[in-house]
Amino acid sequence: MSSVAQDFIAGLPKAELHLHIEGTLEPEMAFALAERNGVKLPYASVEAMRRLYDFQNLADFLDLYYQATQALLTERDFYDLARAYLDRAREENVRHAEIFFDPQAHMRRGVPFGAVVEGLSAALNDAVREGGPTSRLLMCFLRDLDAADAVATLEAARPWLDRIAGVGLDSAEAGNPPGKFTEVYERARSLGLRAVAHAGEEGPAAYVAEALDRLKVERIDHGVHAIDDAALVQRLARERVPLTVCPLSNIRLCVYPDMRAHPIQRLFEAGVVVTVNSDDPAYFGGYVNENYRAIQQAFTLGAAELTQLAKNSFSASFLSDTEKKERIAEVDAYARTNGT
Ligand SMILES: Nc1ncnc2[nH]cnc12
Ligand SMILES: [Zn+2]
Repeated sequence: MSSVAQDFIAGLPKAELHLHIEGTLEPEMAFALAERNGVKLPYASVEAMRRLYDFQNLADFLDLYYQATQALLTERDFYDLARAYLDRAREENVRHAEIFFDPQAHMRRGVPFGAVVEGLSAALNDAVREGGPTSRLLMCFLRDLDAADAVATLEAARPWLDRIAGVGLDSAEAGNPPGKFTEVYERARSLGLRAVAHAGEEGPAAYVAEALDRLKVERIDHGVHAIDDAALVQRLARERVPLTVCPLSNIRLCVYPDMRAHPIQRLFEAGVVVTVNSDDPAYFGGYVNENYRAIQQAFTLGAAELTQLAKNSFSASFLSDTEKKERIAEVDAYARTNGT
């Protein structure tokens, strides 16, 4: 890739809207936290752990991802994890981040909800004081667990709802349709929470429509399989439903064989509000700028397209309309000065 495009991406102000904080746990930190907590991880070394990052599908990845969370036990662990991500995000000119966490993955190991959310939110607040990015927390329900478990998790979250902007749905998609969670989403929305859901990552286009119709989500996470249904693509474009696409994740989890086969460009050209994100960057070979670079290279994107993607990331965010306008103006100013 040209170094001009690389530099343009590096400096571009952007928001990241699809990022699992547990997916930012680098092996070095996993080992350091495990040692601090007296936990033994089932890997011989940092290198041995990294050598396992050769996934055939989502299930393969999730096994390792949940296993590595064993290192995370205390409020301080969650603070350190989020600080490390936010420092990295600031370096990549991420001005705003909407961050997923998986409370059930921690509560089932005996970690209290409060330890997770207090640690994460303290890190988010400190980052703002130190120059950004701004951020929001989105709590995910694990879709391979029962709907009743999701309801209990929402109840456990009640004392901390002032720290949580919304709910999401993640984990193993196949065989776990969005409709299974209709009631808990209704409850979450009635509590004033925003709603998003993973859909159409490994699951079919029909799950994307179901997430919109049954869960009333405002954004779709991934959504790439919408490309298999032309009428659905038209609907996403017409209703301006943003997709939080994660290109490197989709290649590393074998959703598409290579970046040229990825539908992001076709969705973008069809007028869908596409955004670029990193999902689980510690596992998928790159943080958000690496995702922009990978698609720039595959589709020879120019400054105009990259600028539009960055503007989409703010318009699709849960910032206020005034904040969105300000951040989008920042992107435009950057493009005017640096665009070729
Ligand atoms: N890409 C992904 N899909 C579903 N659940 C996840 N949890 C963490 N990353 C995920
Ligand atoms: Zn995800």
